[in-house]
Amino acid sequence: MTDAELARAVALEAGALLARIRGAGDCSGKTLGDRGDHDANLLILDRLRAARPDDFILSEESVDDRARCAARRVWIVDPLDGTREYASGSDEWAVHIGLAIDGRPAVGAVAVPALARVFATDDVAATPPPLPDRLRVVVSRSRAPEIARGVGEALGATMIPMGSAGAKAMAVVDGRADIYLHDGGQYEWDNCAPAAVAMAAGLHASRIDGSPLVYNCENPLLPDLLICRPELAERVLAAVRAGRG
Ligand SMILES: Nc1ncnc2c1ncn2[C@@H]1O[C@H](COP(=O)(O)O)[C@@H](OP(=O)(O)O)[C@H]1O
Ligand SMILES: [Mg+2]
Repeated sequence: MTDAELARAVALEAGALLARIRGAGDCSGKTLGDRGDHDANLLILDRLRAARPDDFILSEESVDDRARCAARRVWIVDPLDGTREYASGSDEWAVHIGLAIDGRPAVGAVAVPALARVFATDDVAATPPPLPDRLRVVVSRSRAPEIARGVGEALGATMIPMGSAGAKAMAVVDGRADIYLHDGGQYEWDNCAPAAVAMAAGLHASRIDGSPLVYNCENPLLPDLLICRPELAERVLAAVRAGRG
């Protein structure tokens, strides 16, 4: 099994588990979110450790083993991205299974159960639909950054609020949006797999100052990112610079 096939299989299985847990209806709210985070994490760790015993894993839901910093290959996983939305009954959540190699988002899969789809680095088409007349920017539903509003205004774009970094990034991958911009806080697990898939699909993915996304850092804080159609990247980055003064 290749790394991408493994990422897809694990994302699919964890997404199905999370859907079953919620469907069972025996808990709700924070208890449901905590249970989903916990159980999906156990499943993912089990599958990755069995298939790749020599690799390190950085997970939102596990204690961070800093020995990973010296490793070339680190799986970076978010068992349930969009926990808030999952717990409230919304479909805006995803499972992220990323693999950073030498700090780059090399391989990954993002399961979006609402679309009954897993997007993986080995099967995303790099043939985007034509750009619409009015651009669409997806932003966090609960923490839309000020800079995204400014960029949206500068480009005359429509803003689309949505939960989950993976769900938003995959909206750009499959042409339902053109730009995903975030600022103000995220961690490597929130964007490693989404960035890997977006880049495999030929999209631009970077920090909002245009610098590369670097993973497996000692501090996993990675607070901002831009994923967009490549032909828009320069305009968006210029609008960010202008917005930041
Ligand atoms: N300002 C911030 N600080 C820390 N984490 C943030 C953040 N803004 C977004 N995130 C995280 O990024 C993910 C996507 O957020 P959003 O849905 O708002 O776009 C969520 O992950 P989790 O659901 O895994 O916690 C959320 O916690
Ligand atoms: Mg997350």
